[in-house]
Amino acid sequence: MLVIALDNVAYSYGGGELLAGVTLELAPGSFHFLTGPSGAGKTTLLKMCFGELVPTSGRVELFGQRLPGMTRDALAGARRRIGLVPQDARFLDHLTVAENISLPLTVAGQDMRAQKANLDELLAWVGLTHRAKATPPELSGGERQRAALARAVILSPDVILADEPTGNVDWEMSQRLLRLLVELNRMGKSVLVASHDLALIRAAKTQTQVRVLRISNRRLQFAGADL
Ligand SMILES: Nc1ncnc2c1ncn2[C@@H]1O[C@H](COP(=O)(O)OP(=O)(O)OP(=O)(O)O)[C@@H](O)[C@H]1O
Repeated sequence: MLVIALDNVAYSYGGGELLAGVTLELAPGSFHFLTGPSGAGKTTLLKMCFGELVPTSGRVELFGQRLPGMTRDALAGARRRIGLVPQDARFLDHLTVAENISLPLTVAGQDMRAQKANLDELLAWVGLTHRAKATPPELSGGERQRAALARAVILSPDVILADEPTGNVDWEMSQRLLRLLVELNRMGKSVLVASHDLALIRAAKTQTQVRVLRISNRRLQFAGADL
């Protein structure tokens, strides 16, 4: 079964059509990059994959369930299986980094002891153990991105949708983030990364099997092997 499927989807914010005839099939364990010029609709497409935006026409299925038509509970359940790393991740500045990352666990009702075990492991994995008690405004750009990734995966989702996860960080940090995404993919998770960083995509290709999609003239197509 596909984890996320878009079939002949179009999207318009009210002006002209932004996306048209978009078909996307994310299989379990797949790794896709989504590229295209600024304003092409990458964020919009990711939001449709998260069920946050409903297409103007066409069909979206999350874990085999058609949207719209899903109950509010079913949509919430599907979203719990999707880890979203937004372009400009927001945090609650009055909470610590650790508290921000574990917030999804608190909301899901997990008790504190179980939370701590999960959290410690995750903080170490993203290299933020020493920043656990800092507040978000004290973090560097790369630390924020890693905190956002940690928060997105704390409920152990089946899919990771990451919107420009390496924007505003240096090459070394972007490589570190890429390694984390590749690791998640090796754990069997489907990964979809929107990025216009072609060097990053090339680096990813040397580490794992990735498919590169490009939005061009409103359409989604596979990018050529030259990329
Ligand atoms: N809520 C909105 N209302 C109206 N127009 C919007 C809205 N959100 C995005 N747009 C417009 O839709 C177009 C696509 O935006 P989107 O953020 O999906 O592109 P993108 O490919 O992710 O761009 P970037 O690479 O710059 O982040 C842009 O022209 C944007 O201004």
